[in-house]
Amino acid sequence: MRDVNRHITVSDNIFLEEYKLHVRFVSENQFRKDYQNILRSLGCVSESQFRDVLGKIHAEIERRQHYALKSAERAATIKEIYTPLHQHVYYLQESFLDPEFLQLVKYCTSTDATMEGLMNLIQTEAVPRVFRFPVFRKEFCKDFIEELEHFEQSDAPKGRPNTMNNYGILLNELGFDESFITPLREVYLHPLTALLYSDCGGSCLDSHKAFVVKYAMREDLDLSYHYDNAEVTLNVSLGKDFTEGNLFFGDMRQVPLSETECVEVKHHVTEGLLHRGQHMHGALPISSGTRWNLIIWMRASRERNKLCPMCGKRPTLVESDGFSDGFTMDPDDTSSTLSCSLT
Ligand SMILES: O=C(O)CCC(=O)C(=O)O
Ligand SMILES: [Fe+2]
Repeated sequence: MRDVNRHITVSDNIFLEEYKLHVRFVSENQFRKDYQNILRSLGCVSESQFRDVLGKIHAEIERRQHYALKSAERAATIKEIYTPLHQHVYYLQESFLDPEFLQLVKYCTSTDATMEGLMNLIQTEAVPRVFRFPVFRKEFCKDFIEELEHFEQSDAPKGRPNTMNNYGILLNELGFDESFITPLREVYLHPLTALLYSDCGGSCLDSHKAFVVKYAMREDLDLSYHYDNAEVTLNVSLGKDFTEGNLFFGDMRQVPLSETECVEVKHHVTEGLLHRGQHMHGALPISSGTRWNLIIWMRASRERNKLCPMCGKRPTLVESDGFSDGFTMDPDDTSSTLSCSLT
């Protein structure tokens, strides 16, 4: 894996679960000025409730500061103590993929492929630029979930995908990156995203963060409205059995919520929804069963080097291992940021 770099965004986009609010923290003064009134209107009225919020923010900032080291430690421990149930699911094979998806990829890699041509083959949704297509075969979804459940029940350490999910698994820590997610992104997804999202990094994706999210009756039920730390996101419904729990989409991040009308999009097992990371969305509550989804936040360093999608500013980078947050310090990248040709 090549070295990439991390933009310090430790104080941006912190999610306050009780108030369903994303906040930015620079100092207590700034925070009071920016959020005290909003928090009050959401029920955070006493000074002790406010102190509790500050405590949670500080804990989250600390977690982020130590994240890379802790994650590497967890990955090493998992490798040492965890024995997979289904070894084969860690290595992507074409037989895992739905034939309809393979047809789409085949079309996209043909010399005369165009966005219009692809749009004729792919299902479009009521929401602009959200696409739905089958990704995996049923048998693979079943084996994959069994593997995830086996891991969940093991003593191995578990890192959570992000502040919004209390359940779920980071796939890089479990060993899925090199042999599964990277080839899935490079060989199969990139041809589609290059045609569909060339204006927002889809033709130069070069890293990802992949994880599974889990919703169950006594665990998390839904996911608040948010944008992803990604240029393009693939969200595949893996199963098991559940009712409700559709996705909903609003507008792009820049559009105020008051001007946004959210639209529900169906999500069936084995199917993937492809969307822009900055397209705001959330997941409605399930009403029964267990829902597992594979989420791949795909990143294009050429896009994010110019403007960090989380804080909306030009990033300041520090060195880091692995894919990290998907930025690069390579001067070639900055000099070619203006042109990102189709590959
Ligand atoms: O639960 C879902 O399907 C949505 C997950 C999601 O949007 C995310 O993790 O970024
Ligand atoms: Fe998301």
